Amino acid sequence: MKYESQKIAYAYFAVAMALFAIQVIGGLLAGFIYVFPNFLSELLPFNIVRMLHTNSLIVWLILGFFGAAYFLIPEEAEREIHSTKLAYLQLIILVVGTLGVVVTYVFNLFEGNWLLGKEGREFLEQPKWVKMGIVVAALIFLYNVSMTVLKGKKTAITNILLLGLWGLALLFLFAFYNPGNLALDKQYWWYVVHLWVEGVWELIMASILAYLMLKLTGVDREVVEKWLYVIVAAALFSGILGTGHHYYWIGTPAYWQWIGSIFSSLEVIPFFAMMAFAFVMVWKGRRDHPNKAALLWSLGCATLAFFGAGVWGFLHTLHGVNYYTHGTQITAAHGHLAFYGAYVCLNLAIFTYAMPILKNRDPYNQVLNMGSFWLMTSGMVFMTFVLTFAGTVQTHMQRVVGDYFMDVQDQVAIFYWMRLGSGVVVVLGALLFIYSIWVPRKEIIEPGAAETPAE
Ligand code: HEM
Ligand code: HEM
Ligand SMILES: [Fe+2]
Repeated sequence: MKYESQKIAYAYFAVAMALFAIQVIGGLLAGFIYVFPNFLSELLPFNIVRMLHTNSLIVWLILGFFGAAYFLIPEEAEREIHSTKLAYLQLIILVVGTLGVVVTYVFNLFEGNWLLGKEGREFLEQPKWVKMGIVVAALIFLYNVSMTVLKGKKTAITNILLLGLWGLALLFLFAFYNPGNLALDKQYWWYVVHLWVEGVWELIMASILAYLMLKLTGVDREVVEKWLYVIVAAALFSGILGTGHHYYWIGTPAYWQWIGSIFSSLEVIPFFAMMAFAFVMVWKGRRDHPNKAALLWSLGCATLAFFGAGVWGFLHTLHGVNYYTHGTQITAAHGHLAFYGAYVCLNLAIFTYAMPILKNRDPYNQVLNMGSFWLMTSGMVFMTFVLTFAGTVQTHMQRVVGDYFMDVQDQVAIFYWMRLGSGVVVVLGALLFIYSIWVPRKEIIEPGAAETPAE
């Protein structure tokens, strides 16, 4: 660790990993309720479990981004973070908000209260006071990192990372705007979620991947930067109007069917470019970095994001196709692989890279860490296939033949069982990951220790 203030990342990563565990266990519970619908129905109903699962996902991913920024900005800007105290204050606000959310959801408190009660929009259910806390925390963060970068060296990586993080915070402001008209409500709702994952988060992803590639492969910064600009331009060009793929059936004008279909198809390009970038860097790079696990997660991230977001996104993005598949298990299949590939793997890559440095050890437990990649990834890929099959059957029976929703659900029950099975594998992989990061190897294997002379 070159700069003392990089240590801030440690606390962010720790909270993020705790929430990651809660998120996947929440998913498993939701998957269990799918096959035993009455399980916990009084104590912890499905809608609450689902909310905890998706909200904790978003929160831990963002905490990971914040941590990553605190970790890499000092190195890039070549100076300490402007204020360590503010960084910890920001984390405390976010943790209090998160606990507030959990307590409010689980005990269903303050129903209907403007300030304290939960709000009903998917992913944006947080009570208003929590949303305000998020904005305060975001302002503290932006102030802190922007000051650091302004006073220090400016690189393409930090510029793009900051652009992404500023965009993330500004777009969140739309969470406060909830017009009574349902079509308008939905229109603005997508500004937060879609323009995040298919817009500004891609900038965050590209810059963190670029940083990892720089460190792990030792290629020239100029080469990395050229790729970065192309990726960012492609992401914004396609992603902003690509939002149109959510405007097909919500009451917006019909021209969105064309705009959405065309621009969201182009969204495959930045994800393809990120995958090509990662592999070309590894191929060109000459450095043999000891942290092989971080490289595995980085390459896995770029590849799985291309399949989850790019291929599985394109699968149902043309309006003629989406007319049939909208809101089926096809959507869930895509949602899982896209989030996992792009943003879960990205976070796990930077944790894997940074944690040994933050803990001042060699990249320990690498084999376990790589094992967790294969375990989690195979679970997730299997889940994606299973949900895609379920969604195909569902689309045909429900949308083409016209059978009733619940009758169709009975027909696809076998897939929900298989989803549960793959969920168990994902959770085991996640726990193995956390173990490999936190628990040091029992024996320190010194280089050359294997060749201890046999007497
Ligand atoms: C890191 C891994 C995971 C990620 C990124 C993730 C992400 C998501 C997302 C984005 C949604 C909302 C999907 C949509 O609206 O289409 C969701 C819902 C859900 N997830 Fe996960 N999830 C993960 C792990 C799991 C696991 C291990 C299970 C266990 C079976 C699971 C089961 C579910 C269920 C049952 C739902 C609700 C689906 C519905 O409402 O029909 N997830 N998850
Ligand atoms: C990493 C990037 C991405 C993530 C994390 C992501 C995630 C998601 C999630 C969670 C949903 C379900 C939202 C809901 O209904 O509540 C969704 C819907 C959708 N996504 Fe993505 N997505 C990504 C990129 C893409 C791309 C690149 C495309 C197109 C090529 C795409 C096409 C779609 C479409 C068409 C829907 C609507 C499905 C429906 O009508 O039910 N996505 N996405
Ligand atoms: Fe989208």
